[in-house]
Amino acid sequence: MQDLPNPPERAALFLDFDGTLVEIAERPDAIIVPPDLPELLERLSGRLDGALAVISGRPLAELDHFLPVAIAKVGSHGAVLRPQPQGPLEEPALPSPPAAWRVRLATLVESFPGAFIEDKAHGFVLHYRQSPEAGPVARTLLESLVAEAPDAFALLPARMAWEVTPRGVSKGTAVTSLMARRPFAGRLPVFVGDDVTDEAGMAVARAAGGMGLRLQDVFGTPPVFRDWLAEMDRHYARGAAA
Ligand SMILES: O=P(O)(O)OC[C@H]1O[C@H](O[C@H]2O[C@H](CO)[C@@H](O)[C@H](O)[C@H]2O)[C@H](O)[C@@H](O)[C@@H]1O
Repeated sequence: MQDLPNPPERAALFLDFDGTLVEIAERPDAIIVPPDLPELLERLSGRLDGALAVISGRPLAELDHFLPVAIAKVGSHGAVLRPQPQGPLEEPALPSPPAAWRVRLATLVESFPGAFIEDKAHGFVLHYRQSPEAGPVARTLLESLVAEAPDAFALLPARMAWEVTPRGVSKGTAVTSLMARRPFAGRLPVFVGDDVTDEAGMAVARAAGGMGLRLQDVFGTPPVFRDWLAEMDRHYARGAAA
């Protein structure tokens, strides 16, 4: 692991959720959110004048459920943005995969107890954490389906999951969109994530002169990362008091 970076001054923080802020669990609904995490994020957001956003593959409603605090949030890998905590949703026009694709996947899933489909507004996820043998079979099917409309959809590898998403949005496009406006503009973007789907966000942050930090390389585990955020909160508080 690398040394932990110093909390940057005038940062804009972009934080992945699953596997970064919270530990991975057996099922999406089984995660444990530390009781003090939502308030820590809200406090830190305040210290950064609002320049903190959680950017997740999860639907925005789930982020609101797990993190019921007034911070900027982006859901569904950049397909739904709420840049201001109390502001309107921004949803770029995106296609949804043909219904027949999901039917084909549902038929496959019947042969793999423990595997299940998670539906999203513009796609779906095949989770195989509890049925690892479903992974390669589902990949073959989903690759063939996405190949029918390669300009419209992509197949994303996630942690023990395959996700069909519309092309044109990503965590990278979300960072670009937020960095173009207040309160993010003019700050140093810092993106922290653990997954392949986070790499687009990290790349945009690095290209803008900021940091793209892979959790496993820099912090090791979500608890260490959360401690770093808490230290950043104390650091900014000391600065405000000085
Ligand atoms: O972008 P993220 O915030 O990292 O979200 C990525 C996906 O996370 C969820 O699935 C993953 O986490 C689950 C809970 O730990 C785990 O059971 C699953 O195996 C992981 O793939 C979520 O269900 C997806 O919708 C997100 O896209």
